[in-house]
Amino acid sequence: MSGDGAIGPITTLRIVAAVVERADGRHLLVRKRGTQSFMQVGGKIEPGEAPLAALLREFEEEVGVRLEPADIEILGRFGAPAANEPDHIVDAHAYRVRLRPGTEIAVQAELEELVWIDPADPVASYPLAPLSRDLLVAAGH
Ligand SMILES: Nc1nc2c([nH]c(=O)n2[C@H]2C[C@H](O)[C@@H](COP(=O)(O)OP(=O)(O)OP(=O)(O)O)O2)c(=O)[nH]1
Repeated sequence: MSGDGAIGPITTLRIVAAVVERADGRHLLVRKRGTQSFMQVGGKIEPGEAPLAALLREFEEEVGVRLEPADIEILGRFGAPAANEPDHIVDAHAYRVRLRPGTEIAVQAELEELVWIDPADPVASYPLAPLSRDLLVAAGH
């Protein structure tokens, strides 16, 4: 069902998404290998996995940082069209992550690019995943 305006079956992806804030107030967006949109660090929650455990796992897999509970705050659940997969929506558990000063980000293989955006600046220059637009607003920017 595509190209005729009909809506096919929609699949929901359960994901975690991190609104990552550096000590100077800049926010981290990443672009995964082979994809176009910038988005939050995160990814799919595995079957039987708790959302917080998924956040810790994805964070370490993507940027090489082990988070402490004190660095993390729950933002809530957000729904949005999935950025990279047509006919999918995301059901995202979103968290604010405040990086301690001096935290080194080590970009891992699945990421192609990362940017530190100034949340006061319009982010129109980057193609943003729909969820990221909502999260930037929800995070107060
Ligand atoms: N990580 C992340 N994924 C997002 C965001 N917004 C959004 O639509 N998505 C979508 C993109 C993908 O369709 C899906 C995440 O899947 P993924 O493939 O990146 O997750 P993963 O790291 O678990 O990868 P894999 O095991 O499937 O290879 O959620 C976001 O802000 N962050």
